[in-house]
Amino acid sequence: MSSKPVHILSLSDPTVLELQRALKLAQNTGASPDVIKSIKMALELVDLREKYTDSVTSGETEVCQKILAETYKHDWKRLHADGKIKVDLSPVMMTGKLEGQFLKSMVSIQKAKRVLDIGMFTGYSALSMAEALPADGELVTLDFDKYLETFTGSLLRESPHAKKIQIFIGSLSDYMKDTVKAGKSFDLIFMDADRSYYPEYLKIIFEEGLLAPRGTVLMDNAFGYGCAYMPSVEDNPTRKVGDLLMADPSLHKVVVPLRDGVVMLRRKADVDGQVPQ
Ligand SMILES: C[S@@+](CC[C@H](N)C(=O)[O-])C[C@H]1O[C@@H](n2cnc3c(N)ncnc32)[C@H](O)[C@@H]1O
Repeated sequence: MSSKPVHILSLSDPTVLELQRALKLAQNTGASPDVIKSIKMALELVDLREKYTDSVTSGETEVCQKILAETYKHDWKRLHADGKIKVDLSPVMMTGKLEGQFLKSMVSIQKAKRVLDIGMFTGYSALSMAEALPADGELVTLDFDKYLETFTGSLLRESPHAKKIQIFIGSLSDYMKDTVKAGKSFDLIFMDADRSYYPEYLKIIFEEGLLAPRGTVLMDNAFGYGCAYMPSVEDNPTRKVGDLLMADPSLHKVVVPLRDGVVMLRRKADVDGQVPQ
């Protein structure tokens, strides 16, 4: 057995889950061997695409690998049952290698000097982005769980990039409002926390100026594991955020179908090109 944790999100993609259900149905109802073979092939193609994506994508640093491994080893269920952590945290919440490398590229393309990471958990996204910052760059990572301050803090301190990282534990909206009041802003903001607060955060980011001029926002879980587009799912925070974005003509938006989807947001004026005179 491999000692590397499996960190593949498409295992919880509703399309994959439906294919797995179709396979069981086909096997239990005596479907033709060709039908069963075809469903198995569809599932294998998903697996092969994952493996191909992983093998071409650049590798993560040793400290990022350690964060992944330690997070999988930790007994989060017990900590939650004992009331030591506020929400039911799980290792699948980590961005992981593919998304981590994407975030790292985005920090570099943006030439960001100040980055905000909303939703720290065990620091995988925070460190991936900090690794691309210049030596005088700064990344602030936010969470509300006091337990994570010590656990994540000690993991992050193993990286030579730790000097660029500041951990803030407390109310996220208070932190954001206070930062705006202090006249500070961020070049890149990654949102990966409770989506029900995103409308409030987006207001502070775009209307109150937490995002620097020409800055970029990346928002994780655009698909909400299918909640964004499945007709059978009732109203939910993911869809509310999608509706809010669709109705806003001041923003340029792209849904990048990477893992559970990442929305890239920029001010529309920043992406509008000019016509030669
Ligand atoms: C999906 S995880 C973040 C994963 C992280 N970006 C990574 O790459 O590992 C979401 C985090 O947001 C935090 N969180 C959830 N709701 C929150 C809230 N209302 N205020 C602050 N933090 C919250 C949780 O404690 C959790 O650590």
